Amino acid sequence: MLTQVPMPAHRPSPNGNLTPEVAMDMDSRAVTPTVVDSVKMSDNRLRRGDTRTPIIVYGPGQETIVSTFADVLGKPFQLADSFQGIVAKEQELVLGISAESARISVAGRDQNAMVVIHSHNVGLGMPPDMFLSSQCDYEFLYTDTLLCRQDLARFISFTLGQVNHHETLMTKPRTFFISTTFPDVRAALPNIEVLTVGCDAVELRVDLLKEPLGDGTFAQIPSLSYVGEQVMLLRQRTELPIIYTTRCTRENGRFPMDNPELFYEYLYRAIQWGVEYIDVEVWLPEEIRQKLFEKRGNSHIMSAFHDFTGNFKWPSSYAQSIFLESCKYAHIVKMIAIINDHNENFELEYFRTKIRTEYPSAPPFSGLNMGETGQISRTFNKVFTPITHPLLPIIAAPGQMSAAEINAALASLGQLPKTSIYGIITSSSRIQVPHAPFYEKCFNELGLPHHFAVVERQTKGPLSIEAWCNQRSFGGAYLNPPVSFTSLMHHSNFFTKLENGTGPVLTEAVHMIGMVDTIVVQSSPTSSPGSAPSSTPSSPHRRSESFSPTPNNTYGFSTSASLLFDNASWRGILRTLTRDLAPSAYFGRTAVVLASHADDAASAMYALKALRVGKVYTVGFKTPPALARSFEVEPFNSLESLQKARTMGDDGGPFVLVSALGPEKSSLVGMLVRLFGGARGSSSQIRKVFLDLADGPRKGDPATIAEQCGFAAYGVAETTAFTTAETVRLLVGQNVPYSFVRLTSGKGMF
Ligand SMILES: O=C1C[C@@](O)(C(=O)O)C[C@@H](O)[C@@H]1O
Repeated sequence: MLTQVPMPAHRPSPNGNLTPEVAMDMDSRAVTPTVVDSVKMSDNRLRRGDTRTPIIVYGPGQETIVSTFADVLGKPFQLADSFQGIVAKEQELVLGISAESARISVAGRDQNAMVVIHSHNVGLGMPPDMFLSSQCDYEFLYTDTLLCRQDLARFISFTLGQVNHHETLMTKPRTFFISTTFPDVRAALPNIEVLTVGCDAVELRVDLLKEPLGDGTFAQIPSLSYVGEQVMLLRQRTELPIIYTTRCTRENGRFPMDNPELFYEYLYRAIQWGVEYIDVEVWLPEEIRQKLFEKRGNSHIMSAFHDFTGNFKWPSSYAQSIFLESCKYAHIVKMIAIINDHNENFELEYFRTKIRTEYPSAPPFSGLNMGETGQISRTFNKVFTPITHPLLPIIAAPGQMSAAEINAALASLGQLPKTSIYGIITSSSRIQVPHAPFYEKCFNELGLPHHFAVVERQTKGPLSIEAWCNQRSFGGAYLNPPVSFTSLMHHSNFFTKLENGTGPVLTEAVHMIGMVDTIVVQSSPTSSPGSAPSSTPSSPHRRSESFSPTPNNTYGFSTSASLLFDNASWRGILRTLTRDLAPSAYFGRTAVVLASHADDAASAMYALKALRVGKVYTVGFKTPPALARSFEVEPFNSLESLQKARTMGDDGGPFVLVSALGPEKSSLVGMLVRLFGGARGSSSQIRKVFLDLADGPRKGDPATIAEQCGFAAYGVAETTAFTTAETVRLLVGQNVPYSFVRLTSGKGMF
């Protein structure tokens, strides 16, 4: 047996609940609610990341890719002849160097001053220049399609360390990934939205890819050219992190084991392609595992061990030694075995608990048993459970289940009680997108037992918001339109009495924005991803009841249970603003926000704060005090101040303009867009951003004006879809792709 080894530091999974209580700073509240940090709980934590100068190596005739990189990073660009003489002061620029020039000087570059990305248009032929592939830090493969910009935004945000999926995912009570088994990912792409509902990542089984050789046969192992293209195609079509796996022949894969260096070559290239998770088998020689760990960039390493002998025993010292060996170079430890007896599932659970207690700082553990006998363990496991889907050609391993099957099993084990989830609307919001079919489709696809209904709220009485929440079967709600925290609490006996008088828990977002759009039933604080099964993904223990069209308060919501008030809208705005841009594009920049009321503007303001915008000019409203204190805000109160803002701050005035004015004000918005626009073709190369949150028919579309003035324009459809995806994640703990939301709400994909 091996001795204990030093492990990379891993934080315990907070389940979104670790942040200490912060005193509430709002007046006239009878309760002092707990506030949790919603930026930490959000999709991707934003960081400043790598501050070295990005150098883009481009192929013949491909200069435009340098400007696309610059656009995505919100920086100007220049072309250079060589790596010599590039210094830190050029950090604010993106530099392009032709592949021809790069070849001469790349080896001697100053690695502390620059990060070099080899870009290659696959349309020019594969493979790219192999020498450059090996010498550059990262490699971006692209096609001439529109999808390239989103793919690029994601690639660059990740490789420069501005987002961190892993930390966020590890706070989720459960995570799933789909093991794609297609010989060519192109076969998966038409269904990718449906295939990935409920998934937190997509596994590319590189060893199962079949590269046609043109003579009717297939390569024994797919070439790096083929694999690179497959990674590119998959990433262009899914926003989910990719898990890149070269499963060996002994562990149910097709990668030959006679040359471990081959694994290094394929896995290191995946790091260069900016793949989020790299599956590294623990049998590989230690120097290879160590080298990959050291050269991992921002990728995370998932150590993998499979035992197909049928002799593996979870209580053995061998099992523990494998775990400890895996921990050395991993962010997640995965151990999977074939078992012979049902009781071995309980041995695995004991193992899970034991290692969690004995090695509390070890990486999260994903442990499963294969075959039908082991299926129950797939419902117990909480960290990156591999799943299949009926649309896949084959299952990746014996006993694999779909997300719907796992949820159905959890429901029948009493681990996922049926709840009633509501869309609480007003009569005027009823005319907007009907959400009931969408939620029903989601629940159906995910095999969730919940009931969903859209209900109309009244200010008081039996149909008020609190009446819908005060039911034993209550499983959460979204509020459309959002409601202010103050009015929710006003005279509400129910909300104030929650949690034995402390009231609902607020996310920091609600604390700052003041508006609630999602009410989440909090899971029991004892459940954590690394531990044995203990509670439901998002519901405390409650008796399930049948749904009734009016609230049934005979058995009210337990006052000892807790409700979390959250705001999903700001996340929808943030995700819209970073769809085609790296977060750093906004750091320190100036913004303008237009609204006729603070309540309409607050989510956008909070999103801009999360993006670390330097200053916000406001038009038409007074910033809520909590937000105004946290970053620089200046109201426009005269035409002069508008004129001043046009020329101050970023090159050519504010970088981002968000309008939360109604559609009836579209002419005014158009006018302001014109006033602040004009970047393309002007002295600045930086493309600005315009987001219009107005919904409904209008005269003249400010987005068209914005595009004419050189802005990248986004509308409410994008924000609503992103917000809906966030809402589903908050309410049922499951990830639904943006593209699935767009597809099922009858809109085109992008
Ligand atoms: O490691 C795993 C787990 C797995 O083997 C399973 O048992 O579901 C499926 C594989 O694709 C994946 O790489």
